[in-house]
Amino acid sequence: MDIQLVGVSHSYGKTEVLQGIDLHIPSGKIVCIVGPSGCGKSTLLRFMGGLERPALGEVLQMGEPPAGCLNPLTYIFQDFALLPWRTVEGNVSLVLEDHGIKGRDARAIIDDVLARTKLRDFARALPKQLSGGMKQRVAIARALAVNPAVMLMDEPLSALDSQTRELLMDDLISLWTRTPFTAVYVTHNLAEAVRLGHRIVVLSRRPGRISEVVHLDKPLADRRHGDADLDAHQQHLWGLMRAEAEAADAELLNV
Ligand SMILES: Nc1ncnc2c1ncn2[C@@H]1O[C@H](COP(=O)(O)OP(=O)(O)OP(=O)(O)O)[C@@H](O)[C@H]1O
Repeated sequence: MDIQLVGVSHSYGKTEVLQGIDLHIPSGKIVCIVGPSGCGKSTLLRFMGGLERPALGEVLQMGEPPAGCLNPLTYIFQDFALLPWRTVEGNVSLVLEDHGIKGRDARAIIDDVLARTKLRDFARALPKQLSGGMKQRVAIARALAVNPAVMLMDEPLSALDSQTRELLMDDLISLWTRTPFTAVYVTHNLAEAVRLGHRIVVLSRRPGRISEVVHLDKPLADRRHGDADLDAHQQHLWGLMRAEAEAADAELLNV
């Protein structure tokens, strides 16, 4: 299933947040959204997930969700959003219980997603026993359990230290390489965007408009930390964002 945004604009009261966004999220690709603080990245994600509707324009879902999809649009947040009193498998099974899936059917899905996220040995652990990186892997396992059409990821690695971020990026790349998924991935971190994005959408400062969409053809599995071509893309993105970020900071001083 693809998502298409057509002429999306939005204001909160007098604050104009997004302006004239036309954007295609193709099935099987990871689309990163970058831009200065407050430019409307999370708002755009909420529109795609149907949590809010834009004042102007349309968010279209095109095509069918994959077979066995329980929840077409599934979020992954920075703060993991796990239930602390439920084990790893208990957190994953919750989303299946919501859809009436129990017993052997639930077991098969839980085993599959815990194996894919390398959590099989931690199935009975509670969130408080896990590192931040493992907690986010549980959140990813929980998202995969509903076989979503599109994963909506809002700064999923921002709460983690830099080594853990690297490891989780490798995990996301190997997950995608084995079974391509569709994701919209909001991040402040340009290094993450060039490692994970097939397309990188650069938003201007508020009201967010699309300044450029960068296409990266290099296969995800061939991308490594420190690759010269990725560094060049990162420099290009920073060039686009720098003036906008400085202007956004200056505007904050005047609020
Ligand atoms: N529900 C709301 N009511 C009023 N204003 C809002 C609401 N949600 C967001 N905003 C404002 O809209 C603007 C865009 O917010 P949003 O969170 O989408 O930006 P962002 O690019 O994700 O920011 P950041 O990078 O800092 O996370 C901000 O000025 C924010 O204060």
